[in-house]
Amino acid sequence: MIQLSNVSKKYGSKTVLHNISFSLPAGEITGVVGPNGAGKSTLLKCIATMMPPTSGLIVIDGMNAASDPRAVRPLLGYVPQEIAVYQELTVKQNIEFFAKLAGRRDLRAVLTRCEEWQLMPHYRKKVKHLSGGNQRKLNILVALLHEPDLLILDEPTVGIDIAAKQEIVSHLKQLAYEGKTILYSSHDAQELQMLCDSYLIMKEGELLFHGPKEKLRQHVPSPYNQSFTESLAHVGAWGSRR
Ligand SMILES: Nc1ncnc2c1ncn2[C@@H]1O[C@H](COP(=O)(O)OP(=O)(O)OP(=O)(O)O)[C@@H](O)[C@H]1O
Repeated sequence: MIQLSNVSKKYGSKTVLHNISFSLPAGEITGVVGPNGAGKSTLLKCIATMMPPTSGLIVIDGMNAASDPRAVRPLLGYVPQEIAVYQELTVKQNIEFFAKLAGRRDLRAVLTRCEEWQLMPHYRKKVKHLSGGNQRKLNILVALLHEPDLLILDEPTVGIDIAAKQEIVSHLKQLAYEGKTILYSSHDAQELQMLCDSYLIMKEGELLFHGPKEKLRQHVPSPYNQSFTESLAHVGAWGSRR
């Protein structure tokens, strides 16, 4: 589904992604892990066609994301780190507005998702009056309005309580079960462990590791391979500001 070959990204003269190559199959959940400034958001933005890489190739479903972003965009939904819905509008108004942008008229399946995600009791409330968890859920729901195959999420559970995190994790699992490919960054070891089939571990713009949990454990010599968090720390992934 996603293939990167020697992708580099510079901001001015500063290189923040160094020759990143990997490929991800469809239908899996991949966690992007790394300390602050590792380049996770930059990588996700390049894949989401928010900006082109400086060099290298990003291919999504056989299409070049940099040279053909308009063809690639319908395939993907991008959930940025910031809440990207209108605070002064209600949940209903936001959904109707973004559905119009996505060219979606039939909202029945969206309303069903609102029910399942327990957003219906808040449907006529302004976003600014919702809890952080419900704002995050709406942020994800809006990115799904055009039914993309690939969902890219940049720290989708940051700053919310554990119950809301667990709820979002279970919704993401359900989306993967329904066949969506999910790529998401997080600093939360527990969440990463619960959710991911495989991991991309980054540090200072380099890809240090790509593979499933089992391979991560093998990668780490005893006595470090006692816990998932220790494995991540050993590979150099760990760093948190929250
Ligand atoms: N628009 C920009 N212009 C210049 N430098 C930038 C820009 N965006 C990010 N950077 C720099 O690029 C590097 C990678 O940043 P990025 O946000 O991709 O890392 P990250 O792993 O997502 O970090 P975090 O976990 O803190 O969100 C950092 O050194 C950052 O300061």
